[in-house]
Amino acid sequence: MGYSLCVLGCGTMGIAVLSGVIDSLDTTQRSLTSAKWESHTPGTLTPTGPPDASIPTNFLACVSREESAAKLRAVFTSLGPLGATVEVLASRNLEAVSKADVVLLCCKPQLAHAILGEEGMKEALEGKLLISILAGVTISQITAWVLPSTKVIRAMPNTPCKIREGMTIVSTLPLSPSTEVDRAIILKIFSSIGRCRFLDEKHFDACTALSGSGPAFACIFLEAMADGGVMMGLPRAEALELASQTLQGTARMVLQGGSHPAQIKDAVTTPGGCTIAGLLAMEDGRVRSTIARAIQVATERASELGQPAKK
Ligand SMILES: NC(=O)C1=CN([C@@H]2O[C@H](COP(=O)(O)OP(=O)(O)OC[C@H]3O[C@@H](n4cnc5c(N)ncnc54)[C@H](OP(=O)(O)O)[C@@H]3O)[C@@H](O)[C@H]2O)C=CC1
Ligand SMILES: O=C(O)[C@@H]1CCC=N1
Repeated sequence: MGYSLCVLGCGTMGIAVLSGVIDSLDTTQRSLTSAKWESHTPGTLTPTGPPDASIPTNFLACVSREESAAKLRAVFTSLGPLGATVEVLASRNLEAVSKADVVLLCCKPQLAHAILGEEGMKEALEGKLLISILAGVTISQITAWVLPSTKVIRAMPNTPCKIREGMTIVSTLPLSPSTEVDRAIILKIFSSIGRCRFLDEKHFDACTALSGSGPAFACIFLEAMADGGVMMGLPRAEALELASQTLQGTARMVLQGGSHPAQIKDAVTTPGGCTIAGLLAMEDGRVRSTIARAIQVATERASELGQPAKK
């Protein structure tokens, strides 16, 4: 039998992670047809083959408002049979956490203290794995809000998790009797929705800025490239396609081909050609330091997010 996964605060990121996980399980289910999964009642899939304890089989999603819950039900139902099994609850955090084995904390950083401080929540979380994706809220802060038996881990995913192209950093796991089980659960969740890497918690603010906020920064570059194409007469849709596929292809050359970005740049740059003309224009605009400083400033801001607001 698998386990119950509860997303506490299921907004943009909760949806991205949960829909990616459900999509990955659905793919497994499709590829194994009825060997591993069997449909008992419409919309309910139950594992029947050899049990894998690291696979989530029940899903709970918590929000505060009924209006958000209704939208969420529509989102998950549209994902197909497994999506339809997500139990969406509004203002019933305690009930959901009590039913769960693993809790993914995805609320706003400023709300974590109040949500975890609800009467009975500490007990509901006793002995469970609590994975926080909150920017700027440290493990020691969260640990102080729960019982010692609750295992607190940090993860920093990003929105491409939704299409299983995410990048997630997970804080190095402390040694405990359940370390290997916890590692398997964490890897099953985040490796199924993209790349996953363990790093010391001291790097989390930088990771938050680089890969957590990164999709927003990448989109500025992407939009600007497309705008340039439109300026030169390309239709908007084609300009966007050219820019997106070019960025994706180049990133894949680095990730899969192992090329250094400078090598790829140099290979494109014909002496006296148009690429060097464009590159010099970018350097005139201090594009490298502007982008690097954006990561620096975002890192500094991330470190403030878990702190109480200044009066
Ligand atoms: N957005 C991103 O790309 C990334 C975000 N993060 C982190 O993820 C977290 C969430 O960000 P994001 O998804 O953008 O935020 P959203 O505002 O989209 O989602 C927050 C969710 O929390 C719910 N919520 C609010 N109050 C409660 C409550 N009392 N109990 C239960 N649920 C509640 C909201 O529901 P309702 O609508 O009903 O109020 C909403 O669904 C943040 O901590 C952020 O730092 C990390 C990596 C990337
Ligand atoms: O902007 C934010 O604070 C969150 C954290 C990383 C991405 N979004």
